[in-house]
Amino acid sequence: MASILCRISKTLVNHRLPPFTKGLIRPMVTVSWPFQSQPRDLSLPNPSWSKEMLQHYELYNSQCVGEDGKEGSGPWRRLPSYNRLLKFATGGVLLSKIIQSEARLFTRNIKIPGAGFEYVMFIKKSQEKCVCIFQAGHLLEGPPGHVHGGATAAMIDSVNGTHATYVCGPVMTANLNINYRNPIPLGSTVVLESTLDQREGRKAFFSCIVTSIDGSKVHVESKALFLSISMSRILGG
Ligand SMILES: CCCCC/C=C\C/C=C\C/C=C\C/C=C\CCCC(=O)SCCNC(=O)CCNC(=O)[C@H](O)C(C)(C)COP(=O)(O)OP(=O)(O)OC[C@H]1O[C@@H](n2cnc3c(N)ncnc32)[C@H](O)[C@@H]1OP(=O)(O)O
Repeated sequence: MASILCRISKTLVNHRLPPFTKGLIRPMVTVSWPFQSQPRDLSLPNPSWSKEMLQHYELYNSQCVGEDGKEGSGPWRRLPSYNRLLKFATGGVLLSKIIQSEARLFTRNIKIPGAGFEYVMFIKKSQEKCVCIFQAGHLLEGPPGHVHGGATAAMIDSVNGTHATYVCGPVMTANLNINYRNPIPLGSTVVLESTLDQREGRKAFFSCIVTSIDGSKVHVESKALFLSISMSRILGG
Protein backbone atom coordinates (compact mmCIF):
# COMPACT_ATOMS: atom_id res chain seq x y z
CA MET A 1 0.00 0.00 0.00
CA ALA A 2 2.88 2.36 0.83
CA SER A 3 4.24 1.96 -2.69
CA ILE A 4 0.81 2.69 -4.19
CA LEU A 5 0.57 5.87 -2.17
CA CYS A 6 4.07 6.86 -3.15
CA ARG A 7 3.15 6.36 -6.82
CA ILE A 8 0.03 8.46 -6.36
CA SER A 9 2.03 11.34 -4.88
CA LYS A 10 4.66 11.11 -7.66
CA THR A 11 1.95 11.00 -10.29
CA LEU A 12 0.31 14.05 -8.85
CA VAL A 13 3.60 15.90 -8.85
CA ASN A 14 4.83 14.75 -12.27
CA HIS A 15 1.68 14.64 -14.36
CA ARG A 16 -1.04 17.00 -15.30
CA LEU A 17 -3.95 16.86 -12.89
CA PRO A 18 -6.92 14.63 -13.63
CA PRO A 19 -9.71 16.02 -15.80
CA PHE A 20 -12.31 15.81 -13.03
CA THR A 21 -10.42 18.51 -11.11
CA LYS A 22 -10.79 21.05 -13.96
CA GLY A 23 -11.73 24.43 -12.55
CA LEU A 24 -11.69 23.06 -9.05
CA ILE A 25 -8.04 23.44 -8.10
CA ARG A 26 -7.68 26.07 -5.42
CA PRO A 27 -4.35 27.61 -4.50
CA MET A 28 -3.08 26.31 -1.18
CA VAL A 29 -3.39 29.74 0.43
CA THR A 30 -7.16 29.30 0.53
CA VAL A 31 -6.76 26.22 2.71
CA SER A 32 -6.62 27.25 6.34
CA TRP A 33 -4.59 24.35 7.78
CA PRO A 34 -5.19 21.15 5.89
CA PHE A 35 -3.32 18.88 8.29
CA GLN A 36 -5.83 19.36 11.07
CA SER A 37 -8.91 17.55 9.93
CA GLN A 38 -8.92 13.78 9.70
CA PRO A 39 -11.04 12.19 6.99
CA ARG A 40 -14.12 10.52 8.44
CA ASP A 41 -13.88 6.74 8.30
CA LEU A 42 -17.30 5.68 7.02
CA SER A 43 -16.80 2.00 7.78
CA LEU A 44 -17.25 2.46 11.52
CA PRO A 45 -20.57 1.57 13.20
CA ASN A 46 -23.35 4.16 13.25
CA PRO A 47 -26.81 4.05 14.89
CA SER A 48 -28.45 2.79 11.66
CA TRP A 49 -26.58 -0.51 11.80
CA SER A 50 -28.78 -3.51 12.56
CA LYS A 51 -28.03 -5.98 15.36
CA GLU A 52 -26.91 -8.53 12.73
CA MET A 53 -24.58 -6.01 11.06
CA LEU A 54 -23.02 -5.08 14.41
CA GLN A 55 -22.62 -8.71 15.49
CA HIS A 56 -20.89 -9.63 12.25
CA TYR A 57 -18.71 -6.51 12.43
CA GLU A 58 -17.66 -7.52 15.96
CA LEU A 59 -16.97 -11.07 14.79
CA TYR A 60 -14.37 -9.88 12.23
CA ASN A 61 -13.16 -6.95 14.29
CA SER A 62 -12.27 -9.31 17.13
CA GLN A 63 -10.10 -11.26 14.67
CA CYS A 64 -8.08 -8.12 13.95
CA VAL A 65 -6.68 -8.51 17.46
CA GLY A 66 -3.98 -11.15 17.84
CA GLU A 67 -3.37 -13.66 20.63
CA ASP A 68 -1.04 -11.10 22.16
CA GLY A 69 -4.08 -8.83 22.58
CA LYS A 70 -2.64 -6.25 20.22
CA GLU A 71 -4.88 -4.46 17.69
CA GLY A 72 -3.63 -5.21 14.19
CA SER A 73 -1.80 -8.44 15.00
CA GLY A 74 -4.73 -10.77 14.25
CA PRO A 75 -5.32 -12.58 10.92
CA TRP A 76 -7.82 -9.97 9.64
CA ARG A 77 -7.55 -6.24 9.09
CA ARG A 78 -10.42 -3.75 8.93
CA LEU A 79 -10.19 -1.47 5.90
CA PRO A 80 -11.03 2.20 6.38
CA SER A 81 -13.41 3.80 3.89
CA TYR A 82 -13.75 7.42 2.81
CA ASN A 83 -16.01 9.34 0.46
CA ARG A 84 -13.06 10.11 -1.86
CA LEU A 85 -10.33 7.65 -2.84
CA LEU A 86 -7.74 10.44 -2.62
CA LYS A 87 -8.24 10.40 1.13
CA PHE A 88 -6.43 7.05 1.20
CA ALA A 89 -3.13 8.69 0.32
CA THR A 90 -0.85 9.38 3.25
CA GLY A 91 -1.32 13.05 3.81
CA GLY A 92 -4.49 12.31 1.86
CA VAL A 93 -6.23 14.94 3.88
CA LEU A 94 -3.81 17.37 2.33
CA LEU A 95 -4.08 15.91 -1.18
CA SER A 96 -7.86 15.89 -1.10
CA LYS A 97 -7.83 19.51 0.09
CA ILE A 98 -5.48 20.62 -2.68
CA ILE A 99 -7.28 18.69 -5.40
CA GLN A 100 -10.76 19.80 -4.57
CA SER A 101 -13.57 18.23 -6.50
CA GLU A 102 -17.27 17.68 -6.12
CA ALA A 103 -16.74 14.07 -7.21
CA ARG A 104 -17.51 11.50 -4.54
CA LEU A 105 -17.18 7.74 -4.30
CA PHE A 106 -20.52 6.50 -5.62
CA THR A 107 -21.21 4.06 -2.76
CA ARG A 108 -20.44 6.67 -0.11
CA ASN A 109 -22.46 9.67 -1.27
CA ILE A 110 -25.82 9.04 0.41
CA LYS A 111 -25.45 10.98 3.62
CA ILE A 112 -28.52 9.82 5.57
CA PRO A 113 -27.25 6.99 7.81
CA GLY A 114 -28.79 3.67 6.82
CA ALA A 115 -30.55 4.98 3.68
CA GLY A 116 -28.01 3.77 1.13
CA PHE A 117 -24.90 1.61 1.27
CA GLU A 118 -23.78 0.77 4.82
CA TYR A 119 -20.75 -1.46 4.69
CA VAL A 120 -17.45 -2.41 6.20
CA MET A 121 -14.68 -4.50 4.64
CA PHE A 122 -12.05 -6.73 6.20
CA ILE A 123 -9.09 -8.26 4.38
CA LYS A 124 -7.28 -11.40 5.44
CA LYS A 125 -3.64 -10.60 6.01
CA SER A 126 -2.64 -13.50 3.77
CA GLN A 127 -4.63 -11.53 1.13
CA GLU A 128 -6.52 -14.36 -0.55
CA LYS A 129 -9.86 -13.24 0.95
CA CYS A 130 -11.70 -9.98 1.50
CA VAL A 131 -15.07 -9.83 3.23
CA CYS A 132 -17.70 -7.11 3.21
CA ILE A 133 -20.68 -6.83 5.53
CA PHE A 134 -23.34 -4.86 3.66
CA GLN A 135 -26.64 -3.47 4.91
CA ALA A 136 -28.81 -2.27 2.02
CA GLY A 137 -30.90 0.84 2.73
CA HIS A 138 -34.32 1.82 1.36
CA LEU A 139 -32.89 4.12 -1.34
CA LEU A 140 -31.39 1.10 -3.12
CA GLU A 141 -34.72 -0.37 -4.20
CA GLY A 142 -35.05 -2.20 -7.49
CA PRO A 143 -37.93 -4.70 -7.54
CA PRO A 144 -40.40 -3.65 -4.81
CA GLY A 145 -38.96 -4.38 -1.38
CA HIS A 146 -35.68 -5.69 -2.81
CA VAL A 147 -32.25 -4.39 -3.70
CA HIS A 148 -31.56 -3.10 -7.23
CA GLY A 149 -29.24 -5.45 -9.13
CA GLY A 150 -27.03 -2.49 -10.07
CA ALA A 151 -26.54 -1.62 -6.41
CA THR A 152 -25.48 -5.21 -5.71
CA ALA A 153 -23.15 -5.08 -8.73
CA ALA A 154 -21.64 -1.83 -7.40
CA MET A 155 -20.93 -3.50 -4.07
CA ILE A 156 -19.39 -6.56 -5.73
CA ASP A 157 -17.19 -4.34 -7.90
CA SER A 158 -16.20 -2.32 -4.83
CA VAL A 159 -15.24 -5.38 -2.78
CA ASN A 160 -13.41 -7.14 -5.61
CA GLY A 161 -11.88 -3.76 -6.64
CA THR A 162 -10.68 -2.97 -3.13
CA HIS A 163 -9.32 -6.51 -2.75
CA ALA A 164 -7.55 -6.22 -6.12
CA THR A 165 -6.09 -2.81 -5.19
CA TYR A 166 -4.60 -4.19 -2.00
CA VAL A 167 -3.19 -7.24 -3.80
CA CYS A 168 -2.08 -5.70 -7.12
CA GLY A 169 -1.95 -1.91 -6.72
CA PRO A 170 -3.92 0.32 -9.15
CA VAL A 171 -6.42 -1.69 -11.24
CA MET A 172 -9.48 -1.26 -13.44
CA THR A 173 -12.37 -3.70 -13.77
CA ALA A 174 -12.20 -5.19 -17.28
CA ASN A 175 -14.99 -7.74 -16.89
CA LEU A 176 -17.66 -8.47 -14.29
CA ASN A 177 -19.98 -11.43 -14.78
CA ILE A 178 -22.87 -11.77 -12.34
CA ASN A 179 -25.43 -14.49 -11.62
CA TYR A 180 -28.32 -13.31 -9.47
CA ARG A 181 -29.69 -16.35 -7.59
CA ASN A 182 -32.05 -14.97 -4.91
CA PRO A 183 -33.26 -11.36 -4.42
CA ILE A 184 -31.87 -9.43 -1.45
CA PRO A 185 -34.59 -7.92 0.80
CA LEU A 186 -34.18 -4.17 1.38
CA GLY A 187 -32.87 -3.42 4.86
CA SER A 188 -31.25 -6.84 5.23
CA THR A 189 -27.59 -7.47 5.93
CA VAL A 190 -25.61 -9.72 3.63
CA VAL A 191 -22.01 -10.89 3.42
CA LEU A 192 -19.86 -10.53 0.29
CA GLU A 193 -16.81 -12.77 0.16
CA SER A 194 -14.19 -11.92 -2.45
CA THR A 195 -11.61 -14.56 -3.40
CA LEU A 196 -8.43 -14.10 -5.42
CA ASP A 197 -8.60 -17.02 -7.87
CA GLN A 198 -5.60 -16.44 -10.10
CA ARG A 199 -2.96 -13.93 -11.19
CA GLU A 200 -1.45 -13.93 -14.69
CA GLY A 201 0.82 -10.98 -15.40
CA ARG A 202 -1.34 -7.83 -15.37
CA LYS A 203 -4.51 -9.87 -15.04
CA ALA A 204 -6.09 -10.83 -11.71
CA PHE A 205 -9.17 -13.03 -11.55
CA PHE A 206 -11.52 -12.75 -8.59
CA SER A 207 -14.79 -14.38 -7.59
CA CYS A 208 -17.42 -13.15 -5.19
CA ILE A 209 -20.29 -14.83 -3.39
CA VAL A 210 -23.06 -12.87 -1.68
CA THR A 211 -24.89 -14.78 1.04
CA SER A 212 -27.40 -14.10 3.79
CA ILE A 213 -25.74 -13.24 7.08
CA ASP A 214 -26.15 -16.80 8.43
CA GLY A 215 -24.78 -18.24 5.17
CA SER A 216 -27.93 -20.29 4.51
CA LYS A 217 -28.93 -18.51 1.28
CA VAL A 218 -26.81 -17.65 -1.76
CA HIS A 219 -28.00 -14.36 -3.27
CA VAL A 220 -25.37 -13.74 -5.96
CA GLU A 221 -22.27 -15.34 -7.47
CA SER A 222 -19.84 -13.50 -9.73
CA LYS A 223 -16.47 -13.59 -11.48
CA ALA A 224 -14.35 -10.57 -12.32
CA LEU A 225 -11.19 -9.71 -14.22
CA PHE A 226 -9.06 -6.77 -13.11
CA LEU A 227 -6.14 -5.35 -15.07
CA SER A 228 -3.23 -3.56 -13.43
CA ILE A 229 -2.76 -0.08 -14.81
CA SER A 230 -0.46 2.85 -14.08
CA MET A 231 -1.60 5.58 -11.70
CA SER A 232 -0.93 8.16 -14.41
CA ARG A 233 -3.47 6.37 -16.63
CA ILE A 234 -6.13 6.63 -13.89
CA LEU A 235 -5.36 10.20 -12.99
CA GLY A 236 -4.45 11.48 -16.43
CA GLY A 237 -7.46 9.95 -18.23
C1 LIG B 1 -6.87 7.99 -7.21
C2 LIG B 1 -6.32 7.44 -5.93
C3 LIG B 1 -6.56 5.97 -5.77
C4 LIG B 1 -6.03 5.49 -4.42
C5 LIG B 1 -6.40 4.07 -4.17
C6 LIG B 1 -5.80 3.59 -2.91
C7 LIG B 1 -6.48 2.79 -2.08
C8 LIG B 1 -7.89 2.51 -2.34
C9 LIG B 1 -8.32 1.27 -1.74
C10 LIG B 1 -9.42 0.71 -2.11
C11 LIG B 1 -10.42 1.28 -3.03
C12 LIG B 1 -10.36 0.88 -4.43
C13 LIG B 1 -11.40 0.71 -5.24
C14 LIG B 1 -12.72 0.35 -4.80
C15 LIG B 1 -13.82 1.02 -5.44
C16 LIG B 1 -14.33 0.76 -6.62
C17 LIG B 1 -13.77 -0.18 -7.64
C18 LIG B 1 -14.38 0.18 -8.93
C19 LIG B 1 -13.54 -0.29 -10.09
C20 LIG B 1 -14.20 0.20 -11.33
O1 LIG B 1 -15.37 0.34 -11.40
S1 LIG B 1 -13.22 0.56 -12.66
C21 LIG B 1 -14.40 1.29 -13.79
C22 LIG B 1 -14.95 0.35 -14.81
N1 LIG B 1 -13.91 -0.10 -15.71
C23 LIG B 1 -13.52 0.63 -16.74
O2 LIG B 1 -13.99 1.69 -17.01
C24 LIG B 1 -12.42 -0.01 -17.57
C25 LIG B 1 -12.47 0.48 -19.00
N2 LIG B 1 -11.51 -0.28 -19.78
C26 LIG B 1 -10.20 0.05 -19.82
O3 LIG B 1 -9.79 1.09 -19.32
C27 LIG B 1 -9.31 -0.89 -20.53
O4 LIG B 1 -10.00 -1.68 -21.43
C28 LIG B 1 -8.53 -1.81 -19.56
C29 LIG B 1 -7.65 -0.95 -18.62
C30 LIG B 1 -9.49 -2.67 -18.72
C31 LIG B 1 -7.63 -2.75 -20.37
O5 LIG B 1 -6.95 -1.97 -21.32
P1 LIG B 1 -5.40 -2.14 -21.56
O6 LIG B 1 -5.04 -1.34 -22.77
O7 LIG B 1 -4.66 -1.84 -20.31
O8 LIG B 1 -5.22 -3.67 -21.79
P2 LIG B 1 -5.46 -4.48 -23.16
O9 LIG B 1 -6.70 -4.08 -23.85
O10 LIG B 1 -4.19 -4.44 -23.95
O11 LIG B 1 -5.65 -5.97 -22.60
C32 LIG B 1 -4.64 -6.61 -21.84
C33 LIG B 1 -5.02 -8.06 -21.72
O12 LIG B 1 -6.29 -8.14 -21.01
C34 LIG B 1 -7.29 -8.77 -21.86
N3 LIG B 1 -8.56 -8.07 -21.65
C35 LIG B 1 -8.80 -6.75 -21.65
N4 LIG B 1 -10.06 -6.49 -21.43
C36 LIG B 1 -10.68 -7.68 -21.28
C37 LIG B 1 -12.01 -8.07 -21.03
N5 LIG B 1 -12.98 -7.15 -20.89
N6 LIG B 1 -12.30 -9.37 -20.91
C38 LIG B 1 -11.32 -10.31 -21.06
N7 LIG B 1 -10.03 -9.99 -21.28
C39 LIG B 1 -9.71 -8.71 -21.41
C40 LIG B 1 -6.78 -8.60 -23.27
O13 LIG B 1 -7.31 -9.57 -24.12
C41 LIG B 1 -5.29 -8.73 -23.06
O14 LIG B 1 -4.99 -10.11 -22.87
P3 LIG B 1 -3.67 -10.79 -23.50
O15 LIG B 1 -2.50 -9.98 -22.95
O16 LIG B 1 -3.68 -12.19 -23.00
O17 LIG B 1 -3.80 -10.66 -24.97
